[in-house]
Amino acid sequence: MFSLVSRFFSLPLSTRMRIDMDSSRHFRGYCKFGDERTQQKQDLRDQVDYAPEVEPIKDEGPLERWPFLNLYGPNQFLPDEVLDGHRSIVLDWFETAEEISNQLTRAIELALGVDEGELSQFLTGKTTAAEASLNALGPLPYARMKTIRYPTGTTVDGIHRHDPTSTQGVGAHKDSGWLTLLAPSSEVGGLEGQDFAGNWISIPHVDNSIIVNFGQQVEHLTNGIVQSATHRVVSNPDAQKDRFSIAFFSSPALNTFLKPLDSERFSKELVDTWKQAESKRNGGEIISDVPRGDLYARGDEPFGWINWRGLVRSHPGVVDAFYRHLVQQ
Ligand SMILES: O=C(O)CCC(=O)C(=O)O
Ligand SMILES: [Fe+2]
Repeated sequence: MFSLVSRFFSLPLSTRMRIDMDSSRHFRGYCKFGDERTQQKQDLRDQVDYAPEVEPIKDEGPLERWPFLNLYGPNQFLPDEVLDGHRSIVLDWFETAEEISNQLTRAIELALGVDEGELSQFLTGKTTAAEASLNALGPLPYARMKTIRYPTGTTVDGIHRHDPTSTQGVGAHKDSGWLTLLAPSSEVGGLEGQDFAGNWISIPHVDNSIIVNFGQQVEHLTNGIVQSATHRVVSNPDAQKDRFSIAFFSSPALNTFLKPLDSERFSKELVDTWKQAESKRNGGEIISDVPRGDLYARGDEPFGWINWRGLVRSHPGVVDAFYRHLVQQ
């Protein structure tokens, strides 16, 4: 996988642009350097986005009522003659990561002491609390994955950094989905997490391991007893080598309505440990550069809207090409 990622980013920009995200109505493909922002500031990275390789939904009625159904569809891959194994290696990683995320979700259920399936129903989309017109389409599981490069140099692919002194690989954020499985390349550090006192800590690299982040929906459904990690990547323009990473983001299914679990039922042992830790913290408060509940799902709308709004905000080029009518509405 890492060989594939570095082979992709060493292709000429014009070849990478053959899978430009702006030509995918399903928000898949390559997003060139400097186009993305976090907290109103340019992120210094370029990346390829993937999601489940499925047939697009074609029924006009549901698509009009629920535009987020456009997130279903095919990925963009380069042909094997150009980038050998692109499709097969990525889809294989995606499938394995999905399986790991399911197993970790079961582990969280066990730790909380809730019934089997109480959390995983939101991933599979096989829940009873769904809207009838969405139910008719069946469960709509979803996930996303990115392969990312944090390049060195103040000019990348002929594109200048807005601020040559900036080190914002990706700005402080909490992932918006369920679990994130992150595999950074070994040579270059830069990933940092924020502890509950607000200090930034460098996350050390351990070979052949993955880093697991809890997304905001885990925090939401567990009433904050499982906290989503505030993190960022610091990218140094003077570094000797580009940094690469592979991030898989599991997500609640598009058709689900997320309602926090009843914390009265959580394991007493876990709640006691949490309370002890809280009392040791200054005033019990958690300090984070990201506002609490920033991207929590709402109980009165299907989760697909959360994914849709995030992608629409991040990728104006896709909106311009396919969804101008929706934005004008
Ligand atoms: O590249 C990394 O190590 C982290 C990426 C990340 O946090 C994200 O894309 O959400
Ligand atoms: Fe992240």
